[in-house]
Amino acid sequence: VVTEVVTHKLNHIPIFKGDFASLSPKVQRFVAEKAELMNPAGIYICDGSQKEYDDIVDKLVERGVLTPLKAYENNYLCRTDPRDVARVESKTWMVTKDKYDSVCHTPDGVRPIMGQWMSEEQFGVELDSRFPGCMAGRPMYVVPYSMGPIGGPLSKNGIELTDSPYVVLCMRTMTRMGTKVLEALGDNDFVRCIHSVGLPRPVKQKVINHWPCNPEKVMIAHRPKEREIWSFGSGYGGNSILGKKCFALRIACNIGRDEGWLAEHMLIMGVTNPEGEEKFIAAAFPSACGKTNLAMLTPTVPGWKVRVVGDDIAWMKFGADGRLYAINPEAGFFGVAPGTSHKTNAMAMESCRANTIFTNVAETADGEYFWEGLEKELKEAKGYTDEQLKHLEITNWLGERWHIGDEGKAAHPNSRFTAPAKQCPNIHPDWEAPQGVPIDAIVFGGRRPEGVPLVFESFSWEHGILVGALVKSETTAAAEFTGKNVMHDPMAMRPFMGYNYGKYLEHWIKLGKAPHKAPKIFHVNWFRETKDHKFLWPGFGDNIRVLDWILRRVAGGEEEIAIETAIGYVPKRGTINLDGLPRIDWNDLMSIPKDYWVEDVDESRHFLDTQVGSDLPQPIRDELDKLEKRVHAL
Ligand SMILES: O=C(O)CSc1cccnc1C(=O)O
Ligand SMILES: [Mn+2]
Repeated sequence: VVTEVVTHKLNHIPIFKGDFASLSPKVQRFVAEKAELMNPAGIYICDGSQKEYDDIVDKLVERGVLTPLKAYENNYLCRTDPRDVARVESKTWMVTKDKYDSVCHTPDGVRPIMGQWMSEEQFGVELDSRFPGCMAGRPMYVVPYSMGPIGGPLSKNGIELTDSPYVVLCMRTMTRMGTKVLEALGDNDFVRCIHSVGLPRPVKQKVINHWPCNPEKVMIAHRPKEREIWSFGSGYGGNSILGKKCFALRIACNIGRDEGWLAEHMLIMGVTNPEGEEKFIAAAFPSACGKTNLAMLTPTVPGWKVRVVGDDIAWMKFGADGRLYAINPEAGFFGVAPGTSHKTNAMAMESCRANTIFTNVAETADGEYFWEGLEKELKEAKGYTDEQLKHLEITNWLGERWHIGDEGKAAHPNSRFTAPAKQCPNIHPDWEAPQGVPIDAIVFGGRRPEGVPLVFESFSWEHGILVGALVKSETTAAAEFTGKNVMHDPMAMRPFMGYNYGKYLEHWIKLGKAPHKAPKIFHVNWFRETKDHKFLWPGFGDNIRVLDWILRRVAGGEEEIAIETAIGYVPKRGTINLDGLPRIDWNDLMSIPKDYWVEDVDESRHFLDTQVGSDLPQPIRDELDKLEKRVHAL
């Protein structure tokens, strides 16, 4: 009966590629229902092959969507509509029956910063005003994908329907995509992802850069209970490559709560000491705080080795042995281009030598990618003089002629490379181990120009959860203003929270209880500054010195390398290897100023009271009270 009903719904929509009848009944019904709703020109069932990727690339080059970067093999440049260049948090919604399943009970007048709730009724109205007929004249690509190694015990399957071939290409790089996923899926359930650029044909408006989008009607809605994502109007990044932020964080953290595991905005890295002992770290930093750089770190201290498992998302579950195991659910890197160079992240650069799509970066006359931070590297590679460098012909992200030193940016600040993870020279051999790697330490961090020491260790799992909940980045306001601008980003999940944050903290508390062996939780701050705004710590490859201390604390038996303070255990002077570094002002780097911390704890209490409110679990409130007492006694 299913085949008959389903076939009936498809009778006017041709299959451009693939065998519809070979799809499982659940998949057939999903495809047929959405095709009926969105009325595409035809259905293209992706197989995930290299030939398919190449065919789509060739078509997009022909259409002018992609430009080959002729200095490399199989590297392409894509320029978007300048109105469609980043995640759109204001248009990102969690749709649940009960508002407080999605957001916390914040006091009246306080705008929640962790997620936005939309009622099911409102979602129905918004859906009806967008999706009917939205794919007219475009193919609907059926993208079956696995987050995590196909068939792995921690992996989950999704199917994205999209009218954007650019998204198909990116999903093939960022996930395991194609026929093998359908085979592993069978007739089981999957996360349903529907994406449209929101511009049915015939198009009535000018399309910029061959990048169809509908900025005025962007909506990225999640129905966590139904494991469904509806994205409309944007073709870019986290809005459209739905396996990433929408599935692997917002939907997955709901699945993790229901099934007893964690979906986190964390890197995963393996750190091997000179004695050959390897430990794994999962770390969460707010966006643009150097997660990718840390995950792919090139240590400056001889004998140390770092290998990356993932640079952005970790799915973590306690195993039968009580240890916490993590997989990187993604198969690629969607990294920020500006600021990435062989100096700051050689491994990322090497990952992008081929098979990579660069979005909104600049291009040199020689067909090379270019972005802010590559000036020195380009000059050295070409043997240019400063004068020659200044006259180098560059096309900026807007497609305009541009020269180094000109007004404006070469590359958009959120321009990205989409590169296969397997191309990273220091990818970990176990990066695709289905059961994951054992996590020995969880590290939180933020951009804290004052008052916060280089590293500290929490006293307990609950204290560590408070440390994570209080992750923030501060920007010291320009000289003429007093005070500072504090941006909270609890566990670095603020833009990606999939449900009530208080309930999320409860879930963390519960998972840390015996017989689970909760890893130690640390906080690092690479960004502390002197009074005249110079960094006190070199960072980058020298951060291995801090990881060394962290791993010695994890190994235990060296209690004398730490001293107990009001905020946690901090390194005793001389227990962090500073050999070879220019003079480090240890006191400034490690001090815990009372006045700063009294104010900071006060501000943190205000944040938790207003943003989590009555949903804040008592054990975390207790930790805050204890912290407050300790800093007042400083
Ligand atoms: O603007 C976008 O859609 C990309 S945001 C992003 C991409 C890769 C990794 N992390 C992020 C983020 O904002 O955390
Ligand atoms: Mn991220």
